Amino acid sequence: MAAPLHAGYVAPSSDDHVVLPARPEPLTLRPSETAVIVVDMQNAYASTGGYVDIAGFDVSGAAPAIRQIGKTLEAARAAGVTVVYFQNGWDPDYVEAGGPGSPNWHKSNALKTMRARPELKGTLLAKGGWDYDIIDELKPQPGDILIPKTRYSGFFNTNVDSVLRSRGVRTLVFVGVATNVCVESSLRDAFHLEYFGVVLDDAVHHLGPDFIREASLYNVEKFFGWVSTTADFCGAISQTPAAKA
Ligand SMILES: C/C(=C/NC(N)=O)C(=O)O
Repeated sequence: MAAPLHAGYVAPSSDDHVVLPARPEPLTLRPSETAVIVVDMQNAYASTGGYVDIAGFDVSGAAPAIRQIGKTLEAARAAGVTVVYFQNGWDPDYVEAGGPGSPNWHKSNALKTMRARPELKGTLLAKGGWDYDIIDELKPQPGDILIPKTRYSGFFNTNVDSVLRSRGVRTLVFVGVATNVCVESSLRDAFHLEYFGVVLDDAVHHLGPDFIREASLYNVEKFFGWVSTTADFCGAISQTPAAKA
């Protein structure tokens, strides 16, 4: 069915597509129907001294991911691709985190760490604090969309689905932290909402042993979406008319 034409609305052209090399097979991308989803690139997840570092996870893999995300965003913006940032956390009183009646209260390593170390209370993932902030290297630019979230999936209790649908976005390119937690949770929910999800495997960082990175990417490739690389995404998207202009 053809897209309805309204005054001022320009239907996406059918010839602006590029082919993204990906596993298990190449994927067609249209810049006007694609968004890069930057997952939780906050000090909490990507900086020494942030929540996951304090909680005992290895954050050394975040630095190479940050460099690849920077390249991804530069290419995406040049091609007119929508950029969406997810930002994870809660109000400073942690009402949004949930109390003992919420599984989040029991499973969140940020909440558990603060219970074990009361001197940290009010610092981890609290809105308004350094830990919650997006890292300096990847600050959102004018035109980017910032979506706060309170649980692992960016599609739960947020307006991201409406924001994407209103723009006609069908394909989501995921970068950020953590491959096996918020990236995978969001991509799975997006799959069930009929989005085509791609993970750039060198622009994500996992939390936990290396096998969990493998497992998470295997899940995406086999069951929920596609896996590609920063170089392949940048190479493909730079072939679009907007990027060449
Ligand atoms: C463990 C964890 C992961 N977050 C994420 N951004 O993947 C958390 O938020 O506690």
